[in-house]
Amino acid sequence: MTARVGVVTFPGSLDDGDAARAVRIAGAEPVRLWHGDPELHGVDAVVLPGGFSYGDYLRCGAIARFAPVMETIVDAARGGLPVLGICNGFQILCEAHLLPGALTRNQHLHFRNRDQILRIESVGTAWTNAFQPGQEVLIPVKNGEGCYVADPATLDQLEAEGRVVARYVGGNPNGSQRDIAAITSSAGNVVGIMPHPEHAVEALTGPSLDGLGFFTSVLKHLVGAPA
Ligand SMILES: NC(=O)CC[C@H](N)C(=O)O
Repeated sequence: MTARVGVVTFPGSLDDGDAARAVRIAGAEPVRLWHGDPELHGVDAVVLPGGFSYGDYLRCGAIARFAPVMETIVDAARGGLPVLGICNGFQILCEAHLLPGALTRNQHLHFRNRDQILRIESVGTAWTNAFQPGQEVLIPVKNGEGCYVADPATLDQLEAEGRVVARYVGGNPNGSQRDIAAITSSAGNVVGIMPHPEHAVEALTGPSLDGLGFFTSVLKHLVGAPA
């Protein structure tokens, strides 16, 4: 059976179309989910896409976190549903407390848009099992508030538990502590990543095809997961 991967659209989402396209290229069926509808329509996994949900008012992701769909996603994620938050999606996951820490204004206070090398540090997650440990990938980064911060004890815990999923290599684009580009929940089903794997899935538009691994990983994970 083809896996069904939900992609949420909030008011101000920008990359929901690309995320749905990446899901399809990876071999799954994208299912569009709407922020105001708490129903997950039986999806096997969820992507929270990049963009400017609710205009980034208050703080990026601070309003989206209260959307009706998020109540269901938070419960389902605690029950093991694979959830990938990309950029604004990562911000929403932190605001929803599914992931620790926060994304703050880039240290240099500029919006940064460039292709970025990442090192995959943890392949034990639902979204990175298709990579090799230490593999370097090239995917775009584009954010104004991508500076990952957490208190030292939380950072140490993330490192000790192998929950730093990816780090920036060849320059840190936003000042993130310990060069952190992606982290995971303790169960490994929820991943937040600041750069955009969905923009690196086809030769015509991306700097590489490296982003595809995130979307094929979840399919591999779902095959292994009990129904
Ligand atoms: N590309 C994005 O998702 C951007 C996220 C957020 N609006 C920021 O600027 O940081």
